[in-house]
Amino acid sequence: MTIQARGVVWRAGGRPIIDEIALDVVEHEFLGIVGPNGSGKTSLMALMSGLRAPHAGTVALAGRSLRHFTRREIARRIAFVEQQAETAERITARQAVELGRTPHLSALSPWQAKDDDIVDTALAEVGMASFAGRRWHTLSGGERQRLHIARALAQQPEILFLDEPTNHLDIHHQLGLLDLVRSRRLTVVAALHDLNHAAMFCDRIAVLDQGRLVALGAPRDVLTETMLADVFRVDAAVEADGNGNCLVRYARPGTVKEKCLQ
Ligand SMILES: Nc1ncnc2c1ncn2[C@@H]1O[C@H](COP(=O)(O)OP(=O)(O)OP(=O)(O)O)[C@@H](O)[C@H]1O
Repeated sequence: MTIQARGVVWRAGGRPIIDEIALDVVEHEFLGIVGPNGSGKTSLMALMSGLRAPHAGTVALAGRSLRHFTRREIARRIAFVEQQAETAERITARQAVELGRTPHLSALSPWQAKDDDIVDTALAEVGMASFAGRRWHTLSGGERQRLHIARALAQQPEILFLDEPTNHLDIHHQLGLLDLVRSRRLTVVAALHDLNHAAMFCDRIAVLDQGRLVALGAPRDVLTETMLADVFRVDAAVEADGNGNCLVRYARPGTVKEKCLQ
């Protein structure tokens, strides 16, 4: 399922936060959204997932404007794992994941054995099966984050939006999680801060700067030393990694200039 943003604008505090963005997300691609703090990554994902309505422009799902979808229709197709996702404290880990089934349930389609299977699979996929009975408030930040991902997987969306999904996770679980979502037949849009993870897992990367889309393309084409200097204000060397991809090596602030002065 494709998403198309056309001339999308969203304003707050008297200024455009998202400024005339046009972006097509291709079916089954893993699109990374990168950019400095405050560049508009979360805002853009909220607009593209229908959580927020644009002040100008349109977002369309498979060619049909999101304005014409009900909340439930959107929730059957799109899951969004927010940056600081909250869940009621009194529930168990399993109950948190069961919430992902909500858009698929109705009076005519009550909870069935297959819903249990879907929840079991999602818990196992994020390595949290043995935590199923644990109370939410007893879980660590990383365990909660993995359950938020499991809830989104249990929702069985066609498109998965992830806002800094590797927050709180150790490096094993960061790589495992990105690999897991990449391996599913899903369209994934993820805001990522780690540019090497973006290079490793994304088919394409969109770079935001002050609410504008300033670059879009394959990681090796987008992650250039010039872009890193101009947008992220860091000195870095970008090397080919031998698999047709690239690796960013950051310089300690000040070291490049000092070298030049020597
Ligand atoms: N409701 C609002 N009112 C005023 N300003 C807002 C509002 N929502 C977001 N902003 C501002 O819009 C800008 C973009 O915010 P957003 O959360 O989309 O950025 P981000 O790229 O996801 O940032 P980060 O990397 O820090 O998570 C920020 O400067 C933020 O302060």
